[in-house]
Amino acid sequence: MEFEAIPGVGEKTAAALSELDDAERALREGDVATLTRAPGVSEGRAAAVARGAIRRRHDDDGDFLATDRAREVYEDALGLLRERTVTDYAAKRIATFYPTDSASRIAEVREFVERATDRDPDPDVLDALSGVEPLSPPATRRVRDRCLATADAERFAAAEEAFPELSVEVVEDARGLAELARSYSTVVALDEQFAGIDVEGDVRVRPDAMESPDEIVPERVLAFFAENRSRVLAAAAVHEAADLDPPCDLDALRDALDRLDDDGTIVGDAELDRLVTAVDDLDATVSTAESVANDRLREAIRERDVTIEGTDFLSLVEQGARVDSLLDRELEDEYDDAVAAAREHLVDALDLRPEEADFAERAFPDDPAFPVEHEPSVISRLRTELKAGRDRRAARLKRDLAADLSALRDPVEELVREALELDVELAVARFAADFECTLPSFVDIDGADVTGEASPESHGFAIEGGRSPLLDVDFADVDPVDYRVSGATLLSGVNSGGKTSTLDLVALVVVLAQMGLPVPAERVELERFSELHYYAKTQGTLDAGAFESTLRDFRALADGETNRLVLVDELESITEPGASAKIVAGILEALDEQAATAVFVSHLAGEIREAAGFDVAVDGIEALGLEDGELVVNRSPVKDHLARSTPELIVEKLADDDGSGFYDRLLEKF
Ligand SMILES: Nc1ncnc2c1ncn2[C@@H]1O[C@H](COP(=O)(O)OP(=O)(O)OP(=O)(O)O)[C@@H](O)[C@H]1O
Repeated sequence: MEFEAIPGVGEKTAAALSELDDAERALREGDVATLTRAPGVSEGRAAAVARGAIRRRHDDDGDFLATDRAREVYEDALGLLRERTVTDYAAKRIATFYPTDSASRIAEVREFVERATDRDPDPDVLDALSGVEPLSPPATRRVRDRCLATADAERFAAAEEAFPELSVEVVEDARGLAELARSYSTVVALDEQFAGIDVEGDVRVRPDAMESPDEIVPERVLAFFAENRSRVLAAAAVHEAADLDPPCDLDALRDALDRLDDDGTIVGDAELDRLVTAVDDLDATVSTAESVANDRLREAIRERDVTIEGTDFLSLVEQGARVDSLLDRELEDEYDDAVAAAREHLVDALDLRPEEADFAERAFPDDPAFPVEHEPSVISRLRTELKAGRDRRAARLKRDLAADLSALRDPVEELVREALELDVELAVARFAADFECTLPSFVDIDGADVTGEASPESHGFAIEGGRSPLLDVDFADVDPVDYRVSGATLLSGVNSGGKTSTLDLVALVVVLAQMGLPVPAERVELERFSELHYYAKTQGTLDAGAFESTLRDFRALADGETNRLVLVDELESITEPGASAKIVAGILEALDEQAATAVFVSHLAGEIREAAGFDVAVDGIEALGLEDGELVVNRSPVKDHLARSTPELIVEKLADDDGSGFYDRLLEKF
């Protein structure tokens, strides 16, 4: 794949991506975690690259979010989803959803959403998910008892790359191999030419070594599973809790993992444990066996009266004669018992098998001596025997387990990936459930319908029962808002009536809809907008320079691009009211001419309407009245209605309460 063809991917990132084994799959599936493994690619960058790949696939220019405020709303939408993920992976993966005008991309995500919203966010599943993380490759550990050997320079380089755990040696001939076999327990010859060569030692000829790395270095797959054990087990638990069909037999997987220690060694094999313990305890046990024998013998000697013949006594005194002969004659049975006890201790304590028990026999010889001492050469041979048995068994078990785990390697990747994907799906499912969302219906401007549903609207948006999760009140206390706009419109309304909140709701609904996601409303129909331009309210009057640059921004809005959604909050605050009304009227005219959908919140709706050269629609968020000094508001803008301002409402209330006529006079001025 040509990585540089992905929007936003330069030479450096392309080189980093090409170091990944499965970059293409990761790009296709939006697998941000895998992309993050590319050298020097941060999480944010990985998400951007994944988005770039999606854009390329859908031929999407990626210009949908046209202003800072529009981008903020998108970030807020991501935040709502991210709060509902359990794993870091899903939190990152969420950023691959982005708003677009590409019908195929929207349709793709909507398919995902259909699947996601069928999922049940069971607390047990969420709990199990907390232990799932992307699988990580373990650090390379050197294996020193094995080496690879080849006579071919090219194969040498390939082997060094394929087997970083092993030394690769150059050999010319059988003699070279034999030399290596003296330094390494196992030599794996890579060249066919060595087949049939007779060399002493464990020399294997494996021209196929590169294709079966787990057979040559079983430590690799063992280390991989040891390192990732808890993630794999958590992913298995997720499959069970969520009732997903796993890609492998989970009991067999758990059995295999039970045979593996966290450091990649084999556990749970009684014979191996016996051999390991026997090697470790050999010296201590031999010394205890000697004590057992000597204690017995000492006891026996102490209890006996020994009669020594004169000649013996003489020879004892004169020549330092051996006591052995005395022992032999006087205490033969006791000596035999003591030595038997020593041998028995050795066999019992080390749990020696019959074939090894023979060493015990020889370790404590029958020739009487006091104190009883072991035969070092026999114990040394026993040690060699036990160690060899231990290593043979460990190697065989390693190979067997590595073979079992090697077959589970791909299924386990899938197991973990599916668990992580489930987290993304559950986040969307929970978002949809928490905010009572529905999937919106798209109506293309030419009447073609993205969703396949017929609709009466042909332009703009229509929201019914929209409730923004981003308001500063509890979601349960958010009043549903109905709002429908087609063309360029002014939105008037009392202070704090909810004008800004309405723009936010429209922006959020449109951003989510064009991400392909469900929206927090009972029903939404909308045109597939080409771009979202959302301008937040500026704080106070702008100085001349800032005012000029704002006007330049709006210049771009009149460049002829159709299908835009333009949301502008109180643009009049940028300069003095009289001038503002004229400027807004002019911008609205331009937008009207290019069939944009626009909502301009303004307190100067009346003035703007007068200044505009076309019949600009004015909607109003109406105060139903004042109650205990508090405004009672209908949050849904009323169509074609210039809402009364807050001052007007207050004057009206005063006029009602006061019969002097003063307030009536003021009221007439409105
Ligand atoms: N749909 C709603 N449900 C519940 N409360 C709402 C809703 N919309 C707005 N509010 C409340 O009203 C407050 C004021 O809303 P908002 O700032 O949108 O009003 P505004 O008309 O833009 O005010 P101003 O004219 O002062 O700019 C919000 O902070 C929120 O607490």
